[in-house]
Amino acid sequence: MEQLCFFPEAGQSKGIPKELFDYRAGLFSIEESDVFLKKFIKTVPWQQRVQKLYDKEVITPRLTAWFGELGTNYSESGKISDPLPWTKELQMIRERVELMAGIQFNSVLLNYYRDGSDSVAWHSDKEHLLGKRPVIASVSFGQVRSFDIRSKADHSEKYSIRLEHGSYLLMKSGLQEQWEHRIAKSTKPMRPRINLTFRIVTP
Ligand SMILES: O=C(O)CCC(=O)C(=O)O
Ligand SMILES: [Fe+2]
Repeated sequence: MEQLCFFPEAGQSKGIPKELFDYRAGLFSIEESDVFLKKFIKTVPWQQRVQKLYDKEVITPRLTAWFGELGTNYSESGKISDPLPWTKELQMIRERVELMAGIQFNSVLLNYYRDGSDSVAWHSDKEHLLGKRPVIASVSFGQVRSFDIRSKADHSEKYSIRLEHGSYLLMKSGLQEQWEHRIAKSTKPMRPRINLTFRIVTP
């Protein structure tokens, strides 16, 4: 397996194409992030979805929940689910994210990685409901995990960003078009992590 090379201070691979994203540590303070992490773990109606992989049905190795405006339905492998209504905390996070991004989002997918065996496999978020060149804003709370990206054209072109507690990552449209991303499993002990991806879904 090839090695990912890090700049230890910044937590980002050397040479990573900066035009694909905007990363900001500490969009939320440690205190705020601790509160959100605990609250979401306890109160979100988490679901473990079944995904179709080729002709097999597999259980998603993480928990998810979908919130948003009515009509912003979430589709995963062709299955559509209705959104849950925005909560006070999600509205507050959304406002800060929108100020940072200068864009308004109408829905958010929450992912809950319970430990190192939870993950998301290589993919790009390019469903037709998201439009052709989707911009997605991602917020992370809890365990720092590596967000890996690889070029669709050349899988050996691969970089990594460490997504810290309270951080913000704007994935620009090129990131979905020409790159895939994942959160790999880890054999090291990992505490819980919650990630929110704010999206614009065309109802
Ligand atoms: O957990 C993450 O940082 C990424 C989640 C993701 O890629 C997604 O929800 O599409
Ligand atoms: Fe994604």
